Amino acid sequence: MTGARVRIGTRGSPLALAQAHELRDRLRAAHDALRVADAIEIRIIKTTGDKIQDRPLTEIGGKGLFTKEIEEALIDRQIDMAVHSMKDVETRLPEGLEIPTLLEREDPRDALIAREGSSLATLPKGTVVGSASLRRKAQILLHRPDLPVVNLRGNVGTRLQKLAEGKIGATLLALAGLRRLGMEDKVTALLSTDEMLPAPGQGAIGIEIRSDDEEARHWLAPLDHRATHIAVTAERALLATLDGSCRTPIAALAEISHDRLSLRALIALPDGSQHHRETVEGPVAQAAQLGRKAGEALRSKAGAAFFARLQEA
Ligand SMILES: NCc1[nH]cc(CCC(=O)O)c1CC(=O)O
Repeated sequence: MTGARVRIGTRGSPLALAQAHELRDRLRAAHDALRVADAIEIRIIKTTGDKIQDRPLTEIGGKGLFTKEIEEALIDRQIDMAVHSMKDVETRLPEGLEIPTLLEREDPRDALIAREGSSLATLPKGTVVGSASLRRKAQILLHRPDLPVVNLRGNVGTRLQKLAEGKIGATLLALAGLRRLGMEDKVTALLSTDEMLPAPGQGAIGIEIRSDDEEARHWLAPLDHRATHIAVTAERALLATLDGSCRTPIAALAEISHDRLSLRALIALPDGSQHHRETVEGPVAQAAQLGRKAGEALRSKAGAAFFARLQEA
């Protein structure tokens, strides 16, 4: 094939760019035709989420804000592939788009970065923890109800800067993002998935294309990582069942061994005053059903009163 061209659309944050570069490198490794100069172009697209930095996501409309403009560029055929952190992708994609390929997941755990203390348990009493994630906030408070958790948004660099300036005493970030940025050395401690269950899709990169774009599908086919795809399918089915917006603290992690899938999930109130857990297990071929099953189990465990309190929170 001559004159092959792939335009990759991405946000401009350092993490988004690192992810786009990872996709570019994997495409080149898989296809000779994409190794020639200029075959792959990376286009930076500014999203509403990038423009509004000073308000919590929950107020301005949720995670779709980080993907909307990129998806529009895809639909308008200005780009051929969009690279996303799967945890930022809404469960329902716009008509005509799909995510056929997930790259192999990075370690999905959250990392603690702290000025003092070596674990969540040993953070000095009263340490101000900066996090905008209701999922993290709720789980921090489950273990350390004494800690003030303040809203802190912004990309990884901004958060580390607030920590260095002493505006906060600790923060939590996905290890996956820190690794991709070459900043793993900042990590104070890794939190076990028992103490901090990750967000659905955390650590996984998904590639979105137009459903009718057979060429893009062809380029991406060898890059799909089966276990990651199956695990994230289960986690997102759970999220969809619970109608997960970023207003609901929902955590989920699917793990696969010998073609069996085990999905752990948690919902909580943002203040940590209530939480419910569920684990389901079954064949990998039933990933989506298992996700829905866990979601329905959590819904009935929590009961209407929980969801009513969530509305008020
Ligand atoms: N919401 C922002 C976001 N989206 C994806 C990641 C990390 C990388 C990943 O989960 O793949 C982050 C930052 C963070 O939570 O630390």
